[in-house]
Amino acid sequence: MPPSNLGDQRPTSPWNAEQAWRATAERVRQCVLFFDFDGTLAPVRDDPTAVQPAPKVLAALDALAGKVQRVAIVSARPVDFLREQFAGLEEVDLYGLYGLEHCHGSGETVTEPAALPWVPTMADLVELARAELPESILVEYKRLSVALHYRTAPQHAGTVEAWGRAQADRLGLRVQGGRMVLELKPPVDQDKGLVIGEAVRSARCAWYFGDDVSDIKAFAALRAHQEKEPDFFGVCVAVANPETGQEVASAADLTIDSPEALGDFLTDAVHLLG
Ligand SMILES: O=P(O)(O)OC[C@H]1O[C@H](O[C@H]2O[C@H](CO)[C@@H](O)[C@H](O)[C@H]2O)[C@H](O)[C@@H](O)[C@@H]1O
Repeated sequence: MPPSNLGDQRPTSPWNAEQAWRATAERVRQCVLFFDFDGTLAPVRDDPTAVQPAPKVLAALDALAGKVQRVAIVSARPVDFLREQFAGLEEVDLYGLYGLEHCHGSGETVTEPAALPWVPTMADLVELARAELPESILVEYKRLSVALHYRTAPQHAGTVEAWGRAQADRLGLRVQGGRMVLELKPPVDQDKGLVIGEAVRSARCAWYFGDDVSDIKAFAALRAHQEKEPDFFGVCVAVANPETGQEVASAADLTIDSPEALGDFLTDAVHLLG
């Protein structure tokens, strides 16, 4: 199915996908392409350690990185995890843990200094979560954050929500909701919107592809930049899903059916960009 414009909430691009790629081609060396990872480039699985990019995604990103100014992954995963997923794509920049970590190309990982004092808190929190939450809740330790997954035990969503919010209040952490997951993060001002706001400064166009509620801030950052800089345009693309899909699609210019369809979409874009 071709991408359709479902935007009914935010100002939307007047273009269909092909028109947007053609406008991008005219300023291709000044364009940045941003991608969320889970649910966008990689299909969702019950086991977060078992995911991998959809077919055609890696080849398309590699080809696009040679054409545009920059390709970047903006994810809630740690940079080390992303490095494994994108090994071999040396031109791709990685922002992990909502921007608390980043690396450019194959350079070293830089961590936001304000987050580092929270490492011991997160290590303790993981132990507590494993001891106190039902066994069917998957507790993911990410050094600077902890994700509590209830995808395989949706009956415990309320328990996870209440436990997570109580721990956030007790420890002064922030809560981030997502697809069948509740995440506890340090109280540091960093999110996908702030990453994008900073990263688009030298660009004249940018695309952001995402599927989850945390990606809506990235869409908003593109729109805010477009308002400030009339010569800049942004394209917000949602990847459909049964959980957050409607909310994300309603904030986007275009919607793609799935990570697999995104692989095809990006492969076509390689040709449209010449
Ligand atoms: O910013 P993202 O790259 O989209 O990361 C968001 C969360 O993704 C992962 O969880 C999600 O994908 C899992 C694997 O498919 C799935 O099992 C889970 O239900 C989803 O919420 C990751 O494990 C989390 O740490 C990220 O916060």
